[in-house]
Amino acid sequence: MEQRYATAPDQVPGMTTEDLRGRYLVPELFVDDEIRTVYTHHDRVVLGGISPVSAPLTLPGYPEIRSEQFFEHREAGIVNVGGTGTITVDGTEHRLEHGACLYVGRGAVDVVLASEEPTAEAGPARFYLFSAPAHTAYPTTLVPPGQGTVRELGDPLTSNRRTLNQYIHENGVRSCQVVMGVTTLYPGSMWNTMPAHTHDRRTECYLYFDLPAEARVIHILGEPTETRHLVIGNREAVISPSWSVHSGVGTASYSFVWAMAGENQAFDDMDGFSVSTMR
Ligand SMILES: O=C(O)C(=O)C[C@H](O)C(=O)CO
Ligand SMILES: [Zn+2]
Repeated sequence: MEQRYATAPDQVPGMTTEDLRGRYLVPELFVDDEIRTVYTHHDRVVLGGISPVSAPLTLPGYPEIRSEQFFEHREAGIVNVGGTGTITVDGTEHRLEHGACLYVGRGAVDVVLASEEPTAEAGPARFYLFSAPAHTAYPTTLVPPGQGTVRELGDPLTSNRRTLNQYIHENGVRSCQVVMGVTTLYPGSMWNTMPAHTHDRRTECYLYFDLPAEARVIHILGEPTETRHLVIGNREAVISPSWSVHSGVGTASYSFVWAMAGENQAFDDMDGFSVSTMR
């Protein structure tokens, strides 16, 4: 499990492109027949990419989280950003199509992830995991793609028309900390999360997916008055500390998994600011 230590906003102005990418970008999460994990000390979130191809993969415990089973004192949301697959939690199989989300509660012991026969179009399953410490056990629950609480946002005239699906949240599938969903841009709309915001109470991570291979998202980070950018490819994740803007514009339309953990779960508890004040 890769370790990423927490950073403060005053470190950002002195960082090179390489420093910024090393701290906040999570590339190469999905490698055939591997489980890759990254532990960010921002709100103690673990990000994972689980890519079963030739055989199912069992999520192990890790010394870095001091537990024999991954879910001993943690919970997670898992979104499938690849072809259809299954996640079997303590003997119960859940089938996840592209874009579906499974909440796995604290106390799950045996978690096995597998791909169905991959199609040429969708390829094998690619499971993206976002996990945070959990104080109690909520039931493991599947949300099919496009379900949950749906919000239509933005306008084609400002190139930010998008559908936001809240999967794990206060008024939906319950959790201790994790708030998670998927946002999909309409064709021709490229901007996500604009007007932008921060939320000092929570760390948020985005995983961009369904982005054409040659396309990129220019993702804005840093404090609103001292921003920098990362150029992000398909199925790459970005860590946004609580003080950081998280917004981006694509060179093509795309979807992204957004997920948060921290002090509260109030989705609308955001600190907004006018774009004209950004630097
Ligand atoms: O399209 C959006 O706007 C989002 O998806 C915003 C994220 O959900 C977010 O940043 C929540 O805090
Ligand atoms: Zn946010």
